Amino acid sequence: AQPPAIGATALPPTPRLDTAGEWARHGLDTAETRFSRLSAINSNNVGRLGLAWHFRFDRPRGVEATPIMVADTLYVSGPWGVVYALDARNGQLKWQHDPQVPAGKGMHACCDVVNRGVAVEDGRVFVATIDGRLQALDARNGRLLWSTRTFDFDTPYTITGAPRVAQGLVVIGNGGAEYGVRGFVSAYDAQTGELRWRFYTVPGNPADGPDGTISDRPLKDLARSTWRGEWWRYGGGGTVWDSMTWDPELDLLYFGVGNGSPHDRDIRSPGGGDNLFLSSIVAVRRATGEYVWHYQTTPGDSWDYTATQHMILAELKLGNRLRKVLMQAPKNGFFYVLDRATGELLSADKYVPVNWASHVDPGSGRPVETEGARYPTDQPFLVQPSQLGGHNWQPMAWSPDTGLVYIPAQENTGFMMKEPVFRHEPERWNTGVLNPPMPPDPALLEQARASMRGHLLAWDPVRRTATWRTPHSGSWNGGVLATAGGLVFQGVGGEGLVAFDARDGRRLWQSDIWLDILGGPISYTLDGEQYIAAAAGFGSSMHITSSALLPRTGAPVPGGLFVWKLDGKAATPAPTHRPSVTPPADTATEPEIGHGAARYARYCMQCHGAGAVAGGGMPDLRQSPYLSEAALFRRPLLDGLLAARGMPGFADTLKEADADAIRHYIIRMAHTFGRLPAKD
Ligand SMILES: O=C(O)c1cc(C(=O)O)c2c(n1)C(=O)C(=O)c1cc(C(=O)O)[nH]c1-2
Ligand SMILES: [Ca+2]
Repeated sequence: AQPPAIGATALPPTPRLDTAGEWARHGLDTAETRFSRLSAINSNNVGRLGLAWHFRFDRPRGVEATPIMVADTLYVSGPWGVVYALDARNGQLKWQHDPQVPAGKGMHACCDVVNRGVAVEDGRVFVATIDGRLQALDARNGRLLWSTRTFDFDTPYTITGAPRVAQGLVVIGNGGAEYGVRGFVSAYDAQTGELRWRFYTVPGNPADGPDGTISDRPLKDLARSTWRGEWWRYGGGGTVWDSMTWDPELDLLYFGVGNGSPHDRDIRSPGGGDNLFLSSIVAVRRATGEYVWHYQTTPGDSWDYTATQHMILAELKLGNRLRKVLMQAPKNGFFYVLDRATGELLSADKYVPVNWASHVDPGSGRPVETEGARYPTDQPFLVQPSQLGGHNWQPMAWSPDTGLVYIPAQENTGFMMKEPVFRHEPERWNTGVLNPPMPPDPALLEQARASMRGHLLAWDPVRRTATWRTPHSGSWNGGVLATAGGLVFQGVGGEGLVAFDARDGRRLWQSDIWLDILGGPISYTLDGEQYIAAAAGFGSSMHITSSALLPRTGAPVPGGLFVWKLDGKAATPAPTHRPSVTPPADTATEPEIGHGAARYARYCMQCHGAGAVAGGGMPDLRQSPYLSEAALFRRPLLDGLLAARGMPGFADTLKEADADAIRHYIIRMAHTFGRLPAKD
């Protein structure tokens, strides 16, 4: 049974906006600009910036949070949605809250058990856990005020995104489109945790009738005719797993909708169709969730092209008119400027190399696809951007001072090929697409590494072109902070935190903390002193799926929160090194390796890394003690020996022969990648 839609709620006090010195909301302000007006740290003195203090989380795994700073306290979430409240002057722990997520739930997380941050309003801290609970904590002591389940624990939904508070409502989506779920976004009463409205992003089985939610009408009137076949069997996808913004004046809430499930539209919706509201930006009335407009960036998505990326609201002078716009650089490689009152497309331009579409037609607002882009044959299509996107979840920033949007851009190419036989396995990786595993030849690996590039892009949304690009050594880098001090801060893979000149992209300063920084850095002032803060740690999708391609990964060390100030003198942590590898002898036949590779991709890769190279948050199986003997290896994989630690047993679907083949594949990978020189 679906929850009923409930009408508007009474309105508590007006929202708190960008209060001087604080970083009170996920994107700083409701427009999510991530532009700090603080300028005590600026392009003249940034060279004096030094580490003030750092705080370590309890456990390793991916860290993606943007911290929140209110009054004198920093609120930051680590892996598994553990919340830490720290004294913003010195990092002393005030309290911590562990939602106690059963470790086995990690199996449903496509991209690690990350959490992108908390929301804080009116003395409450809101956090969403990977197993689907939305919780309110007392900001003074971390006491649990209420906790609401947003989906059934056993379903392959997860939550990685930060909730947003908008005038008495807490809004949250979820992830899981790689596992076969049906996306939705919900709004809860901030005081009581009661559900106010729920909006499904894709239609359900028409035979079931209306869901009783606020999205019934738009799904019936707009969306259903854009789907074919029996899509509901596969979930459909359309998860709202990250970005939301709110315009308090129009009182519209915007959310970004994710990719289709499975990825290949031919399976999901045979015969085609746009498949609304996949890969769309949707505007609804905040109070009721009532549909207002949508713009679909990738009709009938077949490439994991989410439109869940960061959205920024701004006023731009276009022609002779001042327009209220919404800007997004989604995975598909086009930078969009929309009129945020109406959803009208104002411009769409390639911000990275794109080959799936030649351009977006300004008349129809639709992309013009290139031949073969939907990988119709049994040959792989080399798609640009890859499934990781021209830009992923790492937040961008908009500086009204320079008129530029600073984007953590990625240039990359992905293989896409139909799975020869698609068999839907509920709760498992269900994309219908083979992304051939990394070439096992180290020379080809070097080539792949070289073809994946990342850069900091300063995009002019009025002139519709790049003003500058500063290349990085790897493709997977962190979110961006822009400041009135003429600075842009970004975590750069393998290098720590780096400051750039906002006008020309010149590198001005760097602090290596031997951890990657992926979430958005923030800035705040306390007792007259300006600070820069960023959460850091190894993990996240790229560290798992392409760890062998990264400039650096470490041993599984916990991440933490790092804070800098002018003349900060704290010592930086010591480096960690890629583990050395001494695998058993490689005696398997090629068919065994092939079988093991296929099973590994479906059951193991999402945690232990592509090519069995772990990304730093999780045990590296190439040096697992269980690898030494076949019988030993079956214990955790089939019998669930390590279930309490989060390693589920798969005896229900895997046979002994599967386990043995997986073991052989890992041994092969250990010999292939084991001696790969680490760049450390
Ligand atoms: O379709 C989904 O439901 C979904 C969820 C998530 C997530 O919740 O982290 C990611 C993705 N997709 C995805 O496509 C993606 O590239 C991605 C990267 C990351 C990350 O945290 O590094 N999460 C996700
Ligand atoms: Ca996805």
